[in-house]
Parts: sequence; C-alpha cells; structure tokens
Amino acid sequence: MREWTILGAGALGCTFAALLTAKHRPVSLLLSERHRRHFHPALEFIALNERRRLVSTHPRHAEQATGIECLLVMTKAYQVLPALNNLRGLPADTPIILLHNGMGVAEAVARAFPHNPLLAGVTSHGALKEGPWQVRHTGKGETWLGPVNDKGRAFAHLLKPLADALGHAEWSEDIVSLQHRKLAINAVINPLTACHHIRNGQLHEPRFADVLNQLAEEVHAVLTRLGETETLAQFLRRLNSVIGLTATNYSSMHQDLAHGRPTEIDYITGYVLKHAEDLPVPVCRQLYNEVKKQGG
Ligand SMILES: NC(=O)C1=CN([C@@H]2O[C@H](COP(=O)(O)OP(=O)(O)OC[C@H]3O[C@@H](n4cnc5c(N)ncnc54)[C@H](OP(=O)(O)O)[C@@H]3O)[C@@H](O)[C@H]2O)C=CC1
Ligand SMILES: CC(C)(CO)C(=O)C(=O)O
Repeated sequence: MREWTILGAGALGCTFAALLTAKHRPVSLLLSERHRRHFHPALEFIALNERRRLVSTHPRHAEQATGIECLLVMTKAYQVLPALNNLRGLPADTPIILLHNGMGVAEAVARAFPHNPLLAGVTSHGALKEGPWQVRHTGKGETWLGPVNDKGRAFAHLLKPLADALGHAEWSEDIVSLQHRKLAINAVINPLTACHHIRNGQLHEPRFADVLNQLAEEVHAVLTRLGETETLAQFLRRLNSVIGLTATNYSSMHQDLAHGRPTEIDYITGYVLKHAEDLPVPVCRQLYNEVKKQGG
C-alpha cells in the first residue's frame, strides 16, 4: 500500500494524517528542522465528536526524501518552495500535491520539479493546533484535487483512499477554477478581518457594508478577467454564506497577524493585485499595504 508523506505537520497536515491512519493508510510526517533530534511523540487528535485519539506516524527528515512515494504538501504558501527545495533526493516519479491556500506557488514548483507529476488541491476542512502535537479537527469539508501538469493527470486514483479517509474527495480537470473560487473568498474575508481585528461574522455589521461590497467587486472583476464565469451576484451570495457559516471564526490571516506570524497575503491579495493590470483595485491595495505595515 502506498505511503502518504505529509510535508507540513501543522494543523491541517496532522488532521489529514489522523484521518488517513484511521483508515489504516501508512503515513509519514516530513518534519521541519526544529524537530531534528527531538523526541517525536504520538500526535493527539481531537475529532469533531470530541473523541481524543493518539496517532502514530513515521517521522522523516529531508534527507530521507528518496523513499517518498506520494507527497502531500501542507505548509503555508510561502513555506512550500523552501521546504521542497530541501528534498534533493525526491524521486522524479513521486507525485507532489499542493494543498496550501492562495495561488502563484504551483508555477514555481513546476519549474523547480519539471519531471514530477504535480497536482493541486483545495480543501474546506478546518483544523486548529491546540498545543505541540495536539490538533483539533474543527470542520469537515470537501476536498478537490486536479492536475497542474500533464503527468499529474495520471493520478486521479489517489482520490479513492483520500475520499475514504476524508469523507469526500473529487477530481477536477479545472482545479485552477476551484482555487480561484476559494482565493476570491479569502481575498475578501482575510485582509478585512485581519486589519479590523474582528471575527468573520462581524463583516455583516452595517459599518462594513460599503467596504465589503467594494472589495468583493474588485476581486470579482479580476477573477472575471482571468476567465472565471461566476456572476457578481453569485459571488456575493457565496461570500455572505461563508461569512455566516464561519461567523465565530477568526480568519487564518487574522490569527497569523495577531500572533506575529507572516501571513499568506502575497499569495491571496498579492495574486489579485498581480493580475489586476489596469483594473482599479484601491481597496485591495490599501488592505495589502496595511497588512504588510502590521508585519504580515
Ligand atoms: N488550518 C486550516 O483549517 C486550513 C488551512 N488551510 C491551508 O493549509 C495550509 C497549512 O495550514 P495550517 O496547517 O493551518 O498551517 P500550520 O502553520 O499549522 O502548518 C504548517 C506546517 O508546515 C511546517 N513547515 C514549514 N516549513 C517546513 C519545512 N521546511 N519542512 C517541514 N515542515 C515545514 C510547519 O512546521 P513548524 O511548525 O516547524 O514551522 C508547520 O507545522 C495553509 O496554506 C492554510 O492556509 C486550508 C484550509 C483550512
Ligand atoms: C474561509 C475562511 C475565511 C474561514 O475563516 C478561511 O479560509 C481562512 O480563514 O483562511
């Protein structure tokens, strides 16, 4: 049975590891340098029903890349390339699956690993790190994978074990479109909540109505230019539904900024700005500058 190696043993990576091992899939965690020479304990996984389970996985370090059969990359967007560049011995036929938020990384990975099958995915599962080697699954969602390069097209069979473990996994030949749809939501909710220090649901307060609409229009216009066909009305409905469903959450960008960590803004708002060309995107630009000013 093929072993899944997860690069990025954080909230989402550990959650996927726990869900895969629950279905008896072999999983190894490719650990960052700070874990070297440390004891690697079992991971405590808190399921949606509050049940706690200890999950044992096989730890790996970068120099053990030669044995990797299938690589799920679940670091933050800005960590993907440095992390992959450490894997000098990664076999050229090992599929690399990128599951981070934001866009613009896959192109660089395709250049750095021209021979590997490359896939990208989007997931709406939620996960939170509650302590060292303790993660909580906060929401069950959908997961979609699709090919980034031609070799990636031969790996649709990876969906079966993923769907068994995650409850849902589907293939899309147009994964970029699904990434755009997720990015559009993140490009509105994340910088606004991060800059105003609010929970997602507070975006429905009347004081945010104008800025929310203007930002949504800017983001929608850029994605339309990129070929997406969702109408503004459909996008607003989807956006308002996500704000409602995640009302009590602090967005990932809010959390990163509040904890003094880098954010994924370059791959979310930065992606919108990069593709805006002559379209006016003043709110996007202002929020980008503000997040950067606050250290993100
Ligand atoms: N959490 C969630 O609910 C969701 C997250 N996402 C997206 O998934 C991605 C991961 O998110 P999340 O799990 O929350 O992030 P985390 O920061 O919790 O996890 C990232 C992990 O990557 C590890 N890492 C970084 N660099 C390396 C490296 N060079 N080698 C090995 N490991 C490395 C980090 O290790 P270390 O701790 O040592 O730095 C960390 O454990 C992000 O793009 C996020 O936006 C998408 C949907 C939902
Ligand atoms: C959907 C949303 C905005 C939920 O908080 C998210 O994906 C994030 O925080 O990054």
